[in-house]
Amino acid sequence: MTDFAATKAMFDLPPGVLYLDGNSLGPLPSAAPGRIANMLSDEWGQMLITGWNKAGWMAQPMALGDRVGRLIGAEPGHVVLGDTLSIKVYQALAAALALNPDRRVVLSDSGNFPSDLYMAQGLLSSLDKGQELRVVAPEDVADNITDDIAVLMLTEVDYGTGRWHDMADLTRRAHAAGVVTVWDLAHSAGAVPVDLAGAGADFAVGCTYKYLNGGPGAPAFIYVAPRHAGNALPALSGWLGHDSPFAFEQTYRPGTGVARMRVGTPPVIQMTALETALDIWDLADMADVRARSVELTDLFIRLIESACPMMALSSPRESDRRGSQVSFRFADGYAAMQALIARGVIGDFRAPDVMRFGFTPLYIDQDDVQAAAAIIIDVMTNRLWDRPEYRVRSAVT
Ligand SMILES: Cc1ncc(COP(=O)(O)O)c(C=O)c1O
Ligand SMILES: Nc1c(O)cccc1C(=O)C[C@H](N)C(=O)O
Repeated sequence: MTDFAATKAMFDLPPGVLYLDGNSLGPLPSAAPGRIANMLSDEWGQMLITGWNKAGWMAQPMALGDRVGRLIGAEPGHVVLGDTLSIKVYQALAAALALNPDRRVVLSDSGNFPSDLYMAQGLLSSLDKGQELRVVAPEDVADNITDDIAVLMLTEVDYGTGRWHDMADLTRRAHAAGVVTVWDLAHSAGAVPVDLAGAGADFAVGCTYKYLNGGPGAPAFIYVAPRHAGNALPALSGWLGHDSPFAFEQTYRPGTGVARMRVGTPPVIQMTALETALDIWDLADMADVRARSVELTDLFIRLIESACPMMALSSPRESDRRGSQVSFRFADGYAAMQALIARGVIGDFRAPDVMRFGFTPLYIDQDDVQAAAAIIIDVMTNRLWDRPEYRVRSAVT
């Protein structure tokens, strides 16, 4: 049984803050500053370039990949870290398309994160083979898996609404129609149980700065199913994905398995931060995390809906169709969120009118949900958000 009081004590959260935005950026593991300071002085400072071997920096992307892999049901040795999620989306989609060269359509949904759609648009236009990105409503995906589709590219849990696709069912349908799948797990990894191997997923990607708590700019990850590992092409064929980077050959030869998806130098300081977060994840059982997440999100919905009729639930009400976030629509949602942040309840706002709250059992408990809901109810029922300073938009929301 996961000891959530113990995991909560392993994070540094500012006093007075109720943090409901770990679905966008996880908080600081208490061990991170010390571990990073040691890494800087003992490894970078003392070992200098020999740290790549002596401190194991070069092996970290695969080693940490396995630790992330445990949380997403990946086979050991089939996840590697590196780059940003947008880059990994590009690589996974390019590799998936190359496995289905006679088809022309990439199917996605309108709930996908824009960067995934942008990367697909950029990739398809550079390939210049008349390929098309077809975007349908999330609930219409299953009916649009037809035999002209090359790749089904979906974000498993919708960043805006928290709507949760059925990966096993859609993957089964995709394979029956000869379609290769790419799953973005940005809002799934550490949020919901994921079973990539069990679902038979082809490719998956995700980030480590949200529920996994690796810190701002933490590296992304990519999974390639074992059956594709020997023939998937990385598209971005950087030297660290080469079979023998230090042979400095003139011609690219892909490395073994998912290691070929590496591109360039890994972010070592950032991976050190991520290690401290994964130490906490090692104490957690994903089934316990899910059970607690459902309790927290159900409680939050009940409390808000009982007192705030002006806020319209835009997440699925049924917990088995929802990830670990709850979203409400409210026309003045931006100002309302600024007023909440000023009172220590940190969620976020997504245009045009979504107030989004993330629930992260490693450090959020029922008391936090009760306390946050009381503040939200006060702000909303007394219109405390209706002040000019709360309408001033920041660049990052
Ligand atoms: C589903 C999804 N895909 C892609 C991205 C883009 O990730 P990055 O900025 O790390 O490239 C994000 C978040 O920013 C996301 O939530
Ligand atoms: N990656 C982010 C960033 O660099 C700045 C601000 C926010 C983010 C995010 O991750 C946004 C996030 N993908 C979302 O679901 O909205």
